[in-house]
Amino acid sequence: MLDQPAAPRRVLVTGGAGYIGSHVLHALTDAGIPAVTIDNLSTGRRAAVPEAVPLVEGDVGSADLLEQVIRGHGVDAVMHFAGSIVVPESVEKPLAYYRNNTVNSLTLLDACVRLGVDKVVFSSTAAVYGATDRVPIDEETPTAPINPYGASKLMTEQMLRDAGPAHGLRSVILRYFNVAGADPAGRTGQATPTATHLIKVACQALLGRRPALSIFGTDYPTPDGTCIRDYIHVSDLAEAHVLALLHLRRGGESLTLNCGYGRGASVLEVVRTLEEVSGEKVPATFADRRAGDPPQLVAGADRIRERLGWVPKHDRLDEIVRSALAWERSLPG
Ligand SMILES: NC(=O)c1ccc[n+]([C@@H]2O[C@H](COP(=O)([O-])OP(=O)(O)OC[C@H]3O[C@@H](n4cnc5c(N)ncnc54)[C@H](O)[C@@H]3O)[C@@H](O)[C@H]2O)c1
Ligand SMILES: O=c1ccn([C@@H]2O[C@H](COP(=O)(O)OP(=O)(O)O[C@H]3O[C@H](CO)[C@H](O)[C@H](O)[C@H]3O)[C@@H](O)[C@H]2O)c(=O)[nH]1
Repeated sequence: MLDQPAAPRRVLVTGGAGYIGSHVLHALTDAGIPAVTIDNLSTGRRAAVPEAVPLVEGDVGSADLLEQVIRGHGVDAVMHFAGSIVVPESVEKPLAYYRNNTVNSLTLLDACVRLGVDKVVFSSTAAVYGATDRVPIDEETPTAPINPYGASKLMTEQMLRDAGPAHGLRSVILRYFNVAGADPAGRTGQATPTATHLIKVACQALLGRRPALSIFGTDYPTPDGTCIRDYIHVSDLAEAHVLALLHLRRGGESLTLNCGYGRGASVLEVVRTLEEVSGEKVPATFADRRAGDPPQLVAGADRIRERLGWVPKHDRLDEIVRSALAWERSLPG
């Protein structure tokens, strides 16, 4: 009998119908890496998933569903995006956040160990560092989350670190700073109309889809008085995920890596950049500080370049803002 060629191994992407997960599915597809996604469409959209990728509609907290998909699709690695992401909501409903972000991650990791999946790329967040005044924030900065969202993510990080030596589960934990922008080819973008992220809200205000942008706080200890953040283009972030997967598939060791450019922009710089790329004025008002906003969060971003060979391609603020605006324009008003 002739040998059948082995079926390619698939990566299971949880939350692939969401903002970041859908960009990663496109990056995987572009790189010829087969994937399958589980998404309950609570905030995601079916249309965001590339046609070539099977979408299994369901909950990542279901051990039965996970087993079915992992066995049925020949899954050898997981990228875990599914979760709840709104910081103030996590303060109001902490247990819902621990359930969706921590308990469901436990179910997923347990399924991986049981079914022999030994590689995980995990979506973590700069929120694990809390309100640190370190500039820049490297990966050795002590973690001290100040809200249940950050704590729920840090708990999953800890499970991964403990499961490594005990079960041979290798992981790349990616701590995202401020993710923004949209696929340069216009295939996907941030589509949640109620999203609270600065660049999204500023684009909506510019297009008249919100009355105005509120600039939260002008008396911070920064050069222009507004908060500074490290905005990373979602397509560069997606590429980092592909590299993390390849690192693990080559047998690479577990890593914890910041995802940012190591450079900050203030709220006013973002607004000015949007005005320059659009040639229009952003309707904006000055407002009080938003509770819990640290003045400055900039990534120490050397490690990801050294360990994964990641070279950002879209790191100009004007490109990030231009892609976000083009995507926003493409959405029905
Ligand atoms: N957007 C950011 O700025 C940012 C920053 C840091 C970290 N992250 C992390 O990145 C990941 C993706 O964030 P995003 O911005 O793409 O959010 P998103 O809400 O667009 O995507 C999350 C996806 O997961 C799905 N989902 C949620 N709970 C699920 C469940 N129980 N079962 C199955 N599917 C479920 C949603 O339907 C959605 O498609 C999250 O884990 C988030 O914590 C995001
Ligand atoms: O309408 C708005 C929205 C935001 N901002 C300001 O813009 C900056 C960025 O705010 P975002 O809401 O876009 O992002 P955050 O820095 O609050 O948080 C994001 O980045 C964090 C990591 O740095 C976490 O990952 C978190 O999940 C994610 O939402 C802040 O100074 C905020 O006060 C405004 O002035 N007006």
